[in-house]
Formats: sequence, C-alpha cells, structure tokens
Amino acid sequence: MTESFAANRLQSTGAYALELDGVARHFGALVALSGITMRIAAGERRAVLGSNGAGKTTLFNAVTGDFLPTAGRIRFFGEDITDLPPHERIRRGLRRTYQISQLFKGLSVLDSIFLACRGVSRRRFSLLRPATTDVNMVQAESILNAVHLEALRDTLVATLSHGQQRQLEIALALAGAPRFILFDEPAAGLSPTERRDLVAILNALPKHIGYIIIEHDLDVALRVSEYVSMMHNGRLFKEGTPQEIEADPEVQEIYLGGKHG
Ligand SMILES: Nc1ncnc2c1ncn2[C@@H]1O[C@H](COP(=O)(O)OP(=O)(O)OP(=O)(O)O)[C@@H](O)[C@H]1O
Repeated sequence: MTESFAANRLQSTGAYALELDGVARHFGALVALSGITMRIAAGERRAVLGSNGAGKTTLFNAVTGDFLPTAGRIRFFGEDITDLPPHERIRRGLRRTYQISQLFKGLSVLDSIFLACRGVSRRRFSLLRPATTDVNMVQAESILNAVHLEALRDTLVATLSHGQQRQLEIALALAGAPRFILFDEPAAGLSPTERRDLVAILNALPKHIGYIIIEHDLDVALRVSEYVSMMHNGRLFKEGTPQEIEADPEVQEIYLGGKHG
C-alpha cells in the first residue's frame, strides 16, 4: 500500500465530489457504520468492497439521505448535505442505483428513461406529448446508446432479461445532470458476457461523472475503479489502488479463499 498516496489524497485541497468525516450509523445497539472518513475527488471512480453486513449499503444510505447518519458530516462538492432530504441531493447531481430493481415493469425502455429525465428536469409537470426534439427525449436517446439498449428502445421493461434491467437502472441514474453516482452491486446476477458489457458501459461514462461502486465481483470492481476502499464491521480497514488490493493477501483470503495465484 502506498501510504504517501493515501495521505496526499486526504490532504489535497482540490475539489472533492464527496467528503465524509467521522460518519456513523447505529441501529439501536448495532453499529452499522463507525468513524468513516473518506475523500473522493470529482470524477473519481471508487470501489467499496466488503463482506455481507460490512456496512456498504448503510454508507450509501447515509450519502443519499435515505437514512441520516447518527454522527459525522457529509459534503458534496464542498456543500454540507448531511441534513438535506434525498430529493435535494438529487437536485445537486447525486444519483444511486439499488440492489433490488426499482423499475416500472409496464413502461417501455425509452419511456422509462424519458420519464426519469423529465422527473429531474424543471419542466417535469408538462402533460404535453414529448416531441422528438424535446430536450428530455434527446437526452433519453443519448442515454439509451450509452447503456447499450438502443435495440430494445420500445421493449416493455417486464420482458427484459435481468441483465438488461440492470443496464436500464444505470440509464435511469444518468438522467438529468448527474455529477456522482452510487452503484449498488450492478453486476449481481449478470452472466459473464453481461459483466463484460457492464464494465464497458461504466468505463465509457463521461469522465466528469464520478462514482462509488459496491460490488461483490472483485474482477468487475477492480476493472472499473481507480481506488478501492475495503470495509469490515462498519469500518474502513484497507484502501489502495486496484493493483494493491488485488495483490493483498488478506483480500485474496476474503474474496478468493486464499486460492488466488
Ligand atoms: N434498517 C436497518 N435496521 C437495522 N439494522 C440494519 C438496517 N440496515 C442495515 N442494518 C444492519 O447494518 C449492518 C450493515 O448492513 P449493510 O446492509 O449496510 O451491509 P452491506 O455491507 O451492504 O451488506 P450486503 O453486502 O449483504 O448488502 C448489518 O448488520 C445490517 O443487518
């Protein structure tokens, strides 16, 4: 682990997308998160890894405002958002995907993306039928291509495969003007081919969009991130580049049962 690299990251005065200082979350006596201090630069892609119950989703909930932290502060592009409701964080460009699908099954793929774009735009209450030149429709078409679903634009969500639904969830997170996205296990349940497609989609996202990806598939996580934070029992216990994490004996033990070459 290069400690100077980690130290420089914490001391740098550059623009951060996300800054967490001493964030904690208790559920009664259970300490789900404790003393989480992280700095994520604008445009940075970070993987958060850890075993079941490590606190990864609770970390996402604290950042999105779905559950307020019990202690600590969170800043988004320099602004303290710790006490803001989720919709105010979305307005500022924060997005997330969920482990469990939140899609409307009765809509087509394009309509789903269009409605997501309209939902985060100022003109969201318009009842007029969208023209193809509608700014939200133009964005929806462009997102459709970004997530490789152009061939399925008119397909009903209910008939999509699991992998295609996960691609659509990424599409919805791209609606509007996202500056930072939290991806919660996007590779879960995907085939090897779909995983490769997911890696390509994430790596081709516009460079200014940073993200955190929670992912149990180490291979996917290390291919789409620039830096990795490992969690255990609600705490950060190890950080490093993907190369450092991949070579770490403790990580190999946890993820690969010590069998990794
Ligand atoms: N709403 C809640 N009420 C009570 N306990 C909770 C709640 N949400 C999470 N927890 C607990 O907090 C701890 C951390 O859970 P969390 O879901 O954040 O872990 P995780 O790292 O995301 O796990 P997984 O990989 O299984 O999704 C667990 O012990 C979990 O049971």
